Amino acid sequence: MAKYSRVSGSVGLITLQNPPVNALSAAVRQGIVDTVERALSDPKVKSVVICGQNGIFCGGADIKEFGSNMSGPPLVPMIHAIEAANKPVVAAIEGSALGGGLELALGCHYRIAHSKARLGLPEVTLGLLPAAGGTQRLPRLIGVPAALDLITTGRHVTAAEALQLGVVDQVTDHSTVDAAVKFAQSVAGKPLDARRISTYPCPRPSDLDALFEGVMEKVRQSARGAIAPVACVQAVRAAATQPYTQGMEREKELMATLFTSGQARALQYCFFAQRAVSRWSMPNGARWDTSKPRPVHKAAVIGLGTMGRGITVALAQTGLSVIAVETQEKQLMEAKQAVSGMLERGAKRRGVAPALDRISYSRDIQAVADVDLVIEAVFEDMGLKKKVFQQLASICRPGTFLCTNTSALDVDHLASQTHNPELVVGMHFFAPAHVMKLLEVVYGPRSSPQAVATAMQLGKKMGKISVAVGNCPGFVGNRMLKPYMEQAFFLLEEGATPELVDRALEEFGFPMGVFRMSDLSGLDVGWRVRKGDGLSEPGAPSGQPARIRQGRRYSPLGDLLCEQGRFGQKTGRGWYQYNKPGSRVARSDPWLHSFLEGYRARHGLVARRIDNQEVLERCLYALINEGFRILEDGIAAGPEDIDMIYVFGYGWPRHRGGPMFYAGMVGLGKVLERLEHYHQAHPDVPYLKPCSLLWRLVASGSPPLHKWREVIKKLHSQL
Ligand SMILES: CCCCCCCCCCCCCC(=O)CC(=O)SCCNC(=O)CCNC(=O)[C@H](O)C(C)(C)COP(=O)(O)OP(=O)(O)OC[C@H]1O[C@@H](n2cnc3c(N)ncnc32)[C@H](O)[C@@H]1OP(=O)(O)O
Ligand SMILES: NC(=O)C1=CN([C@@H]2O[C@H](COP(=O)(O)OP(=O)(O)OC[C@H]3O[C@@H](n4cnc5c(N)ncnc54)[C@H](O)[C@@H]3O)[C@@H](O)[C@H]2O)C=CC1
Repeated sequence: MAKYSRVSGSVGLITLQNPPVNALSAAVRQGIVDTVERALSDPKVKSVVICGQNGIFCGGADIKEFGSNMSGPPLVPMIHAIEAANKPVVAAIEGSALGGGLELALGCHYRIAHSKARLGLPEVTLGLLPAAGGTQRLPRLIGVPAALDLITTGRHVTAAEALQLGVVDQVTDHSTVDAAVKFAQSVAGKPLDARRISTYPCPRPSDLDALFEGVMEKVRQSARGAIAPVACVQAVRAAATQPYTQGMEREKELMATLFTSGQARALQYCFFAQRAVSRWSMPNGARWDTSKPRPVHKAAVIGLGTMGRGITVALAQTGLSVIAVETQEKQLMEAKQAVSGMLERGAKRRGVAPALDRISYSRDIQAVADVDLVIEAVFEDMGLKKKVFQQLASICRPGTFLCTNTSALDVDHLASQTHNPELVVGMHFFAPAHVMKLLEVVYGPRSSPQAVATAMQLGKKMGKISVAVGNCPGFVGNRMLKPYMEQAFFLLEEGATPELVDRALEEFGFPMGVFRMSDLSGLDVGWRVRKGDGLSEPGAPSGQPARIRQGRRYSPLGDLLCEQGRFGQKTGRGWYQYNKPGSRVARSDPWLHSFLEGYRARHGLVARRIDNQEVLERCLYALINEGFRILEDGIAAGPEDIDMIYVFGYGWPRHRGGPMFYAGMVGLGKVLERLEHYHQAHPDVPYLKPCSLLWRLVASGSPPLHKWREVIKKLHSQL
């Protein structure tokens, strides 16, 4: 809807009304068409102001409408009619002007923004391009390079930057609507020809071809297979090389391809899923909207290794006081330096003062006595962690939340070391903890809803996408990683190379294949876990065949590399070789290839040709199958939780929506059929056996993802 009123005698004021972000739904578009017509035909009205209610101009097209039959007046002619008006139209921009919202403002003759407003064309992040003239007007207004930057990245700019770029004409610290009305009165009756952006010639840089080639190359590299950024460049190129009307045709044509693409569906799904995961629930019925978090002002971090340092930085940057505890003197000194460096670099980037004085360091755990919440990040060793939790239980004041950053250990077992197990949850950050957006909040059977709500709220304050998950080995993310990595190892045994496997996964869209990633994080990490689980010993645990453990197929390849001291980047050798320890450039290693040949010969394995399709199907479907088991077990409340964990924590390409969404896109029937096929070929690999939820979903006609919860509920009620 749009409300119309006449203010100050001669200004028609149009207010967009569609909470919460005044998205351009069919009703809003109809409202704009009607009210603009009314203002233009009223002889008393000399100029017009368009604003949005509740302090936000407009969040763009209504994304929820995209999947449905789009009715109502189309945006492009609506914006043209505003631009062609014979009375000045001023956009009063508060809060956000994004996507179609900014395109609407670009159709106005003037734009006045509040100093706190943010503007942008984020369509590319939804798999689209700004198809209401954004790709044609913006370069005409601010030049090709700046428009390319905004349109291909989708980044939001501040009002100050928008003013500097020339997107807005004026910025105010006061009431934007008052300023716009005053401004509208001052320009009433003035000629408008020079204010219609579509009539501007597009500035043509002299090195146009080189510019577009360079941008296209950069965009293709960072897009990892996403098609929208490429289409954005093509549309801006049309603005730079063709008259406006033809440019608009090109914009429309490119949008038509994107609009119906699977990538757009995936990215729009991610937009809503990212928001949906904050509405968490637990199997016992506790929910986000009925559980009250407690405020956290002061927190402690125990253990200042890789993770503890990043967590300390993230907490301090959020404005909390932090007590950072590390027992080893040398580690403590190094940590102080590293934390200060990270804070200083972050503060410089954000143009603020570094939060150095929010942190106090100690070697004595007694220092945490009066904090609201503790995050333990000592070595992944259950014995040590138990001891730390016992100490915390006796040191901390009653009511302190005790959290662990363990990547896979039993949170409930740690809770049982304390007097108040209900105050214990996992807060599983991802490395580097001050950068990575994901936080798994792990609840045990005894965690209170308040503890979960507090951890979820703290995560949100830290800028994380926080996902609440149940307690099981590896929780959601690392649990699903196990079958994925296992398949990658088996593929090497059967004839693949790390290069072949990684290439297939990187072409799929992962920033790094499984072997490059494991070189980066360190092969010794998994080795320690496998040793702890009794799976790995030099020469295989006694009485076990080399490639069987606990009655199932096992690949000792990773263990064998570790026995050779090949821990990945840190030792300069792993699945690849590196110039020196710590170097990041992976090179193919002839030693590794002959090692694999020797290994196969020793075990009577005949190498066969393995193609990309097999790599993707075996690695990804095994991972997806475990995702279905996680849903079946109630560890994740819904597929969105799993998908956001993979998108934000594991580099799953966002334009493929996350593993569970991807399974739906491929077709659940096909995933089931391929898993069955591979399980028949490898009956000793239980991870390839399709799980009952997948069978059930296929039997129920492969319902769309938003209906899976109903099937899961039915499955649970029958157990
Ligand atoms: C054969 C086919 C031919 C095809 C031709 C097709 C031609 C079609 C032409 C159409 C041309 C249209 C071009 C166009 O206009 C494209 C767009 O505008 S796409 C939308 C671009 N806008 C955005 O991406 C902005 C998205 N929103 C945000 O970034 C933030 O929400 C915002 C900064 C505005 C506010 O942030 P915050 O205060 O943190 O609130 P939330 O993010 O939590 O949002 C609150 C609530 O609102 C929902 N929401 C937000 N934006 C939208 C939206 N644009 N549409 C619908 N809903 C929106 C959001 O989901 C939250 O609700 P939940 O219930 O929590 O999910
Ligand atoms: N490294 C990673 O990528 C991730 C690790 N994790 C988990 O985070 C935890 C920590 O891992 P990292 O930081 O990698 O380990 P790390 O080995 O880098 O650091 C552990 C630190 O804890 C200190 N420490 C040991 N006992 C202590 C005690 N009693 N009191 C205070 N400090 C003590 C050690 O001196 C060391 O500095 C582990 O549980 C790990 O599984 C979770 C997510 C990712």
